[in-house]
Amino acid sequence: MPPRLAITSGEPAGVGPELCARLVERSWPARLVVLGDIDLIRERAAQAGRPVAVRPYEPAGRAESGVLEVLHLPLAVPARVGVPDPANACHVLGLLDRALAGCVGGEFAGMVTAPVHKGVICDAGVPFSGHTEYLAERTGTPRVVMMLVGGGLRVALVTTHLPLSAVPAAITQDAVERTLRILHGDLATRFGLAAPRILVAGLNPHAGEGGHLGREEIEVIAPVLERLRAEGMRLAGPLPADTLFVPHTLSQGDAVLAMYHDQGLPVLKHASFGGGVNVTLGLPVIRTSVDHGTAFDLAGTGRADPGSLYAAVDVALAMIAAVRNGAAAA
Ligand SMILES: NC(=O)C1=CN([C@@H]2O[C@H](COP(=O)(O)OP(=O)(O)OC[C@H]3O[C@@H](n4cnc5c(N)ncnc54)[C@H](O)[C@@H]3O)[C@@H](O)[C@H]2O)C=CC1
Ligand SMILES: NCC(=O)COP(=O)(O)O
Repeated sequence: MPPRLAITSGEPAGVGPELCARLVERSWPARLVVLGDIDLIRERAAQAGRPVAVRPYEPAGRAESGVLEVLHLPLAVPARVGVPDPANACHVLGLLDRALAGCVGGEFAGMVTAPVHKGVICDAGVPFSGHTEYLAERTGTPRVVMMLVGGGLRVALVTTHLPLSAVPAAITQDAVERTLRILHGDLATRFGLAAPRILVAGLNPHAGEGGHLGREEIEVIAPVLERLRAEGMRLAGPLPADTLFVPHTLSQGDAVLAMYHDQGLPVLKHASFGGGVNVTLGLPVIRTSVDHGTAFDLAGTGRADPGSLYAAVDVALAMIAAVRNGAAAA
């Protein structure tokens, strides 16, 4: 039975709806169900110069080649291209809630998210720092891990959407250890890597230069690595972040663990923009996402690249297959 995936169309003023419409341009070994306003998706596809046949999702129905299945969740107010409206924040969050409920209930094998605008949701009075944190909270998951995949790299983060000034205090032994356990576990169960090798970055320049440029490596990161190595995990580090990303070092790991957002993601996006994928590890459901934002400057023009959305679907399907293979082997 091909898996059924929920694809949330994201911020209605952005590029998400038209990129979702472009999923019909490829054939997939899966049934893809786009969650969004069916009229908006039809209109945006036409406006972007790629009109598409759309039909309402019927759970008992079957996928039809060249026809987009849309689980219709209406906008709260009409959406203007490139101009976000906080009044539609409840629509955007409703897409996530419906997809998540479908994943938890078994209707969907996983969810793929098109971009949302964090600021507009906050403007609506809902504190929101990202899908990652939102889905963790909605599923009661105390810790999840953001990992980006692309350009031949996998880069996971100990901290995500924090001001830089708050990062050092968030790099605790508990945070590093729990992140590594989730990363190691999900690389094994959801990426089919039985004994993953993880390259762990330091926090400070030159990984602290022996304590002369900061002590987090000595006092926080290294003791955790020692403990987990004793359990059999294959961990290298703490490594200076500037030289960690040279090809020779990268070739010795299956994934990198960076301490904060802008330590790891600029490298990955440079290597993969347009084809990168954001994965949330540690959730009870499979969730992948595009690596780009709402791109208001491109919305409605037809110039937005669907490559990252396609890659997000591919990665979700590979994760589903790895889980099924693991379950079959057990
Ligand atoms: N998965 C998600 O929901 C994500 C959401 N965001 C949110 O998006 C909003 C806007 O963020 P920005 O920093 O402006 O980043 P952005 O990714 O929206 O735009 C940055 C640049 O990349 C271009 N771009 C983005 N997507 C593209 C595509 N598919 N094809 C071709 N070019 C593309 C844009 O035109 C712009 O020049 C913010 O609220 C941010 O938090 C950002 C990243 C991921
Ligand atoms: N930098 C990644 C990003 O902003 C997307 O975060 P999320 O919405 O997937 O949590």
